[in-house]
Amino acid sequence: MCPYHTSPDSEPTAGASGASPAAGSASSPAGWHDARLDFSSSMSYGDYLALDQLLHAQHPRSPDHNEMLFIIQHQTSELWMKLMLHELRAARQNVIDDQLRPAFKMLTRVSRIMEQLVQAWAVLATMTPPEYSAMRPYLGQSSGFQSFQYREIEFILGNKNAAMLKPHAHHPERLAEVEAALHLPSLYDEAVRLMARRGLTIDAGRLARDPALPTEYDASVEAAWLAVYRDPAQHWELYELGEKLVDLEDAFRQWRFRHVTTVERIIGFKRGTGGTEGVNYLRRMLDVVLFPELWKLRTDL
Ligand code: HEM
Ligand SMILES: N[C@@H](CC(=O)c1ccccc1NC=O)C(=O)O
Repeated sequence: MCPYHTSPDSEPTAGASGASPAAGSASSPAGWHDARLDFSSSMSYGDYLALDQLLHAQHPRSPDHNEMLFIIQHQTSELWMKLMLHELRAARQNVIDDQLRPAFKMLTRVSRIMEQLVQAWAVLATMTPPEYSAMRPYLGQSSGFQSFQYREIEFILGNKNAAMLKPHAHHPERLAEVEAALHLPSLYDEAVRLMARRGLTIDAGRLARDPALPTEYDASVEAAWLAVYRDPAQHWELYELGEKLVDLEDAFRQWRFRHVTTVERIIGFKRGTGGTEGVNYLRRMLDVVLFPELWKLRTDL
């Protein structure tokens, strides 16, 4: 039987084998005596987590000791991005369904993940320029620029750019997935539609815009958010939604900043393996504003 697709285990998990000593000994620590030890016929920790695949997916190409850090830093980031996308897609659906409470829970989780990824840069920053130079030639033309999960996160948050599909042209299934994300309304588009459904005035043009284009400032959206922020008690859920989105963009900006700073300390202003100018390209990305009206209203309130 496939260990990844078993039904819930109905066997008892503890206390099934009668009397046991209260305290541990040298060979069996306290609380350990009923531990299950034979996994020859049931799903183990490693089976459930597919650790055989996960822990055999690190394949350094250089003889350099530090490449393992580089690989694991990226793989763990991609795993967290997978969860972010899972949460962001569900949050968007909840906004569509007017279910804001579960959406808030999901958006909080996404912000916490992003904060964790911000902290994670400190691990990679232990890699010095000579250490990275030793392994960089082995990266070829691969680059984070080609991270399809990252691009989908940018797209679901509204930073749409059709040119960013090109790095995926060589992989038709992936291209189709990223392209679908480009054309779907963003989480923020759905938040704006929700405001309209709740009686706030949004210009028809904003509601009918092409979702494949990047979010642009819209005066009617700012006016709607201003109405919310001027009377939070009246619009408590939308007020909370606005702040959840600001939390998320705040964390995302910190991630971008830590990326560009870590890159500068490791490769300076060298051109990127992905073909961009490198740090100068990443600095330009610091100017991206995901939810423009939510920031502008702070000046105008
Ligand atoms: C030594 C460490 C790193 C260096 C030197 C580096 C360098 C760069 C450079 C130069 C670019 C611009 C594209 C290019 O021309 O290559 C880039 C883009 C990117 N990198 Fe990194 N990076 C590093 C680590 C990471 C890590 C740990 C992640 C996490 C997943 C990451 C994710 C990305 C993403 C998503 C982009 C695309 C950004 C965008 O288009 O806005 N990078 N990186
Ligand atoms: N763009 C980096 C290479 C790089 O960072 C990278 C290469 C392969 C897989 C992930 C990477 N990380 C993020 O850009 C460079 O120019 O050195």
